[in-house]
Amino acid sequence: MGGNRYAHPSSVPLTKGNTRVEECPTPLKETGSRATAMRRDYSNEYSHWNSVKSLGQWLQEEKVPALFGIDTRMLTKIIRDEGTVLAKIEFDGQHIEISDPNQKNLIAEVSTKEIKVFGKGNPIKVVAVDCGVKHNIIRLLVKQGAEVHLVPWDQDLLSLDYDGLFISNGPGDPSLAETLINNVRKVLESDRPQPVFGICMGNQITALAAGAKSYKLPMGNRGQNQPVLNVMTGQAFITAQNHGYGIDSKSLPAGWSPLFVNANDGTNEGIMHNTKPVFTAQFHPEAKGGPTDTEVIKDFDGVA
Ligand SMILES: NC(=O)CC[C@H](N)C(=O)O
Repeated sequence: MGGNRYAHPSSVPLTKGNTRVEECPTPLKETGSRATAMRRDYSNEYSHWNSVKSLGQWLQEEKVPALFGIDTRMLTKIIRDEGTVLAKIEFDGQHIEISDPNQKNLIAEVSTKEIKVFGKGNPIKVVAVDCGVKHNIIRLLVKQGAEVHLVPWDQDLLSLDYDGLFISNGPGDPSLAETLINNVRKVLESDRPQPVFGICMGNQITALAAGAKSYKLPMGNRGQNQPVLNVMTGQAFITAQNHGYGIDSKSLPAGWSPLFVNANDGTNEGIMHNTKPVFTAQFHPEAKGGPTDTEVIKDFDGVA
């Protein structure tokens, strides 16, 4: 799965018609999750100039079962009406148990085991908690002048020196990462002056640490055209998203406010502390649809 936690293959195989294998919602090998690829049609002939192998070859190498000839529109309708559903593919005579990845603390499975430093020598020291971080976030932080210390998910944070604390995106149910929630709560209660910023899982962990509640969304928000409003300024953004859990804005305790809201379904898209430099985004500002739409990471490095 190369360097990207979300299983982006290092050499991206492309099939006919420009379809490429894109990020998977959970790291496949590292979590042992049984990811599956499903397509309406599949072409054995691939011809893109950049292709190195077929999609089928890559899936076989990665031990990902795949089906094609499926009416994916019918599946979409089921998911749209029922919400997220578990599914399994069985071959004749080979029974497998269905397993729910949301029962496991997946963050513990994908997080770095030791501290890693990126952008050594850069002037701003950012401690980034690795819940399954997308490498583009590290790249952007480094580009903004940060020396990024990527730490394991259960690292004690109070004992670390930093100019800013970042909590990354990551797979699974945020409420299962209790050690991290408690460590972030200690930071919030310590009145340390350094800014705290979180993306996606980082929003959820920060909100849970503040005392808010998370819940499973009936339909996750995924894709690259989710409209979001900044509650403070009224500014609208088109954002990239990939999450199945949400924070209940109404459960935010005194001293906290929603910062962003989804203009489609009204769900929470980020929070802020009313007086301290703590703010988060549920969407992915590092994966913006346009060049400068959501450069929230700059704001974080600006205050750090
Ligand atoms: N991209 C993320 O960080 C996702 C957060 C969380 N796993 C969710 O599904 O809501």
